Amino acid sequence: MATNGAHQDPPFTSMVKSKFLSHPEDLGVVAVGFSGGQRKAGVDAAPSALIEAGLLTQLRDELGYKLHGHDEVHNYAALAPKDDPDYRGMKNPRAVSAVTRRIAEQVYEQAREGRMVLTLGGDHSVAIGTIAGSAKATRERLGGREIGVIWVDAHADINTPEMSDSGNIHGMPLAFLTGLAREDKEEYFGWLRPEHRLSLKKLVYIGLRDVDPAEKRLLREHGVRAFSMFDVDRHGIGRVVEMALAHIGSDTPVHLSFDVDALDPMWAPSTGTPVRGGLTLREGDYICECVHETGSLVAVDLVEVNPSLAPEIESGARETVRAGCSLVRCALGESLL
Ligand SMILES: NC(=[NH2+])NCCC[C@H](N)C(=O)O
Ligand SMILES: [Mn+2]
Ligand SMILES: [Mn+2]
Repeated sequence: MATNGAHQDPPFTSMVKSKFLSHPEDLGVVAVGFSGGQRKAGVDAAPSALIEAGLLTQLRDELGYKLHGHDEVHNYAALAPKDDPDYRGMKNPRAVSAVTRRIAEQVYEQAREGRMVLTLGGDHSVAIGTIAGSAKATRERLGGREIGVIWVDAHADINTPEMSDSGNIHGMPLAFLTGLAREDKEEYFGWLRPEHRLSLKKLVYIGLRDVDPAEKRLLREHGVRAFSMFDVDRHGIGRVVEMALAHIGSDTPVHLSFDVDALDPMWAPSTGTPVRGGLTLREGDYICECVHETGSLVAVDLVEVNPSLAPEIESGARETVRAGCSLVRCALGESLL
């Protein structure tokens, strides 16, 4: 019992031993107020909404994390170029490239300390930065070791610029990260180097149900492991997560990139590209719990919460934000007794 009025840090409650972090109770937070990877305003307000809903307080006071870098929601306005014409069909290419480059540095700075890193997006283009940063830090800290990525999403987000119908870069992050899309010019993702990259063999999807025809071809061609909603229905979420984790292997540091649109719009209506027939909130939480339970987790992204969408649904934004908070708490160890 505390004998004076001094603040006592709550105990770090995760009972899972982290395999790859030297300071698993330290949490680097990168709050990204950025929406340039797609065309609907509002997704940049997600970090503030999640924080106002109490997410970081819960992580600190209930789960016992020591937070770092959480004082600021970054808006990256200073990085936006005055002139940003389409390039290879991409919308806002210079802005997204400059911002994700900065995010990569921010994630890297946290990750190289051996901390868990939580990124609150923002649209899914931010994952170009988060995965680049954690891939680089992991290679440096752990003798060249590669990360695995679990990408939970309704979409595959692996369009090359030339394949994309929309030109929205939030549909392309995995093409750039895996090297399927290449570009030499620094200002158009040419800053991505081998140390930032992800191997297609170390990528696994859960929740897919709206994959563009050219993306399907590409996934098939490269034998990318993917569990669609069809697989969730056929095998159940328990077996799907087991197979996804088996594909990554127990000796690989894991980066979890969770697009809230993987959830059914019933639980997460406030998102830019909702698709019916998605995961229940409980299935989403379960994925996060299982990933935490591996002890392999090194970084988590939560993206595509857009509090200004679906206002026609009673408390839609509040429910989406709540769902997002729940997913993050589960990934960071809440639900295990
Ligand atoms: N992160 C997302 N919500 N991505 C949606 C991508 C939709 C579509 N495949 C596109 O390329 O535009
Ligand atoms: Mn999506
Ligand atoms: Mn996505």
